[in-house]
This record gives sequence, C-alpha cells and structure tokens, in this order.
Amino acid sequence: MIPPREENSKWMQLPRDIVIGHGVIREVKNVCDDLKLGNNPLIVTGTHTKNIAGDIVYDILADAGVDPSVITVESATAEGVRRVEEVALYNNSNYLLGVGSGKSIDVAKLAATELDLPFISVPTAASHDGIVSSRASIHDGKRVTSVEANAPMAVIADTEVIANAPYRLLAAGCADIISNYTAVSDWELAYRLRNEPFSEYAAALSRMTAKIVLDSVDSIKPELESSVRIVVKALVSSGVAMSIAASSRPASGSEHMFSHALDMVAPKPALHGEQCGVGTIMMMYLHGGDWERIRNGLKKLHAPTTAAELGIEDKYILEALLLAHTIRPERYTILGSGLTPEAAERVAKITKVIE
Ligand SMILES: NC(=O)C1=CN([C@@H]2O[C@H](COP(=O)(O)OP(=O)(O)OC[C@H]3O[C@@H](n4cnc5c(N)ncnc54)[C@H](O)[C@@H]3O)[C@@H](O)[C@H]2O)C=CC1
Ligand SMILES: O=C(CO)COP(=O)(O)O
Ligand SMILES: [Zn+2]
Repeated sequence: MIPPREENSKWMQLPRDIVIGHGVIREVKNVCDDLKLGNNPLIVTGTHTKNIAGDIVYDILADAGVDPSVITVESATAEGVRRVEEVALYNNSNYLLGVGSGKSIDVAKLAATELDLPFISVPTAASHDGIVSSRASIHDGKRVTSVEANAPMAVIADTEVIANAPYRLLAAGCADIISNYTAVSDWELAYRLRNEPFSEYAAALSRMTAKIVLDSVDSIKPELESSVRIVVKALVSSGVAMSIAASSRPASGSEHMFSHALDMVAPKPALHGEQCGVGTIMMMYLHGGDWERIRNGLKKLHAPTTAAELGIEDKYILEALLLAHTIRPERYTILGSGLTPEAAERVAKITKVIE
C-alpha cells in the first residue's frame, strides 16, 4: 500500500498493463510473463463466473506449465477475504487473479494487498470502475466499507466475455461513469468551501470520461463488442482519474453516498452503478445542473431512473436521501449537513425518481 505522503509529494499507483479486446483473456499467460510473476497463482472467482472465465484462465495457465489454484467466493465480506488469504498462504501463492464481477475482484484485490502480493483484474462484466481502481468495497452485514487497496498490476478486459454478460451490468457501468459529473461538482464545491485538496487533471479526466459516455448513449447497445470497448475504456479512464487524485473523489460524491445509504436501508438493493445513476439525477438537480440530460441519457441506456425501476420502494429512497450525508462525513458534498424530509421528498418527486 502507498505509504503516507508529505503534503507536497504525490504517489500515483496505476496498473502497468491494460489489455482490452476480443479474446484477450488468452493473453493471461503473456501478461503474467510481462510482469515477471511467479509460477504459483491463486485464481479468485465467483461460483457463476468460474464457468464463464475462471476455468478458461485456469486452463490457459495450466497448459502453459503454471500451477494455479482456484477459490470461489460468494460475497465480498471480511470473512471471504480471510478465507482467500488462508488459501493463498497455504498454497504459497505468489500472485492473485480476480476473475469475475465486482465482488470477486474486490476480495482478490484486498487479499492481495494484505498479503503484499501482485494482483491481476480479469473482469467478466463492466459494471463499475472498481475493476481498475485502488479501492475495495467490503460488506459487513448492512454496512459497506470502501477501503484503500493496491491498484491491479494488470487489467485484462476481454470484450467478447463482457459482451456476453447481461446487458444490465453494462448499463450499470455507464451509469457509474455518468455519476462522475456530480462527483466532480461536489469535489469542486469542497475545494471552494473547504479548501480540500483538488486536482485539475483528475477532475478534467473524470468529467471528460463522463461526457464521452453520455455523448455515446445512442451507440451503446446489448451484445456489441464496440459498446463494451467504449465502456471499458471509460472505466479505465475513471480509475486513472482516481489514481491521479489518490482518492475516489473524482468518481464518488453525493450520488455514491446515496447509493451506499441505499445499500444499508433497502431490503434488496439494485446494482451499484444503477443506484449511482439514480443518485446522479437527484444530486444534479441539487447542484442546479441539467438533471434532465442525465435522466434522458440513462433512459436511452435502459438504466433505471426511478425507484420502481430500481425495484426499491419510495420510502427507502427518502430514507437513503436523509442518511446519505452521514455515510462519509469527511467528504463535503452538495448534501451539506443533510436534507430536511421535505427537501428530500421534493428532489425525489421533481426528478421523477418517486411518484
Ligand atoms: N472497488 C470499488 O471501487 C467498487 C466496488 N464495488 C462493489 O462491487 C460489488 C458489485 O459489483 P457488481 O459487478 O455490480 O455486482 P456483482 O459482483 O454482485 O455481480 C453481479 C452479478 O453478475 C454476474 N456476472 C458477472 N459477469 C457475468 C457474465 N459475464 N455473465 C453472466 N453473469 C455475470 C455475477 O455472477 C453476479 O451474479 C459490490 O460489492 C460493490 O460494493 C462497487 C463499486 C466500486
Ligand atoms: O464506486 C466508486 C467509484 O465509482 C468508488 O467509490 P467509493 O469510494 O464510494 O467506494
Ligand atoms: Zn461507483
């Protein structure tokens, strides 16, 4: 992990190899060779994604004379991370591969960080920018904690595999990127009002990435590798913005706090990116920005824009709006010291999130 820095020095941790394209999962051995990794990896995968990509990675490495071990994880919990660490220590693993969606990647990323081992991210879906970032989200009962971790040494994003994932995951990835708009506005606000450290480069990159995705909504379609390519490049670029900032600030503001709050209060939360997208509509309204443009873009992507489309009752949306500012009190946003119940209802109704 990056050691604490003096005020005027900066340490940006970025992936070294990023491989994107049709069939690039077959490059996994070449990537490991390029990084001079050892011969004893642990593949961390999901029960479902094992069949989709975990087994392919295993076979490629085994056929090349490498001796991989495999562990499947169901959820991103501290217990899951501990289990992976135990297996890695038992097997003397010298690097970890996270093969799957957000949960498998986060568990592998955090276990690798704690064991001080290299980590490679092999996403099977482009559902959020955690596939590239230096953060991991760990679920503990009703709470989700976002912790600092090492960035992946490499990202291998096979557009063929990702194009075959349910389209809903890709739309969620787009929404996670579009949320950069309000995240950056919140960051600017904190810079102006609180003199919070701010990076022009990270903010500009993050906003430009959101613009590219929002401008591309008409060409993002199910099962198209060209669409996956647009989204994966945006997720990488958003991850790089977070690396430049050495914080998730460029990609996580009030809309993410709303999503994290929803994870805590909703009986059955929706996908991370979907919730952030709906949060972005409402936070953009609070910023006085063009929330209808965000809403229209999400609609074109067939991403949820309402509580009903998220599958969450209106009352939980309101509860999450009232709770959101407490999620990360040190991160100043447009939510300030919190909304009143009346203001929460107004923003949700005006933006058509609730009826
Ligand atoms: N590290 C970070 O910076 C971030 C982490 N997160 C965390 O990531 C997790 C959510 O990740 P998601 O990817 O949204 O959801 P997820 O990991 O729950 O996966 C959603 C579903 O998609 C399935 N799936 C994945 N690839 C597939 C494929 N190719 N074909 C068929 N099914 C496939 C999985 O089996 C799973 O059932 C949460 O734990 C969240 O807190 C969210 C945002 C950022
Ligand atoms: O989801 C993220 C960026 O899209 C990471 O943000 P958090 O720091 O809120 O976990
Ligand atoms: Zn996110």
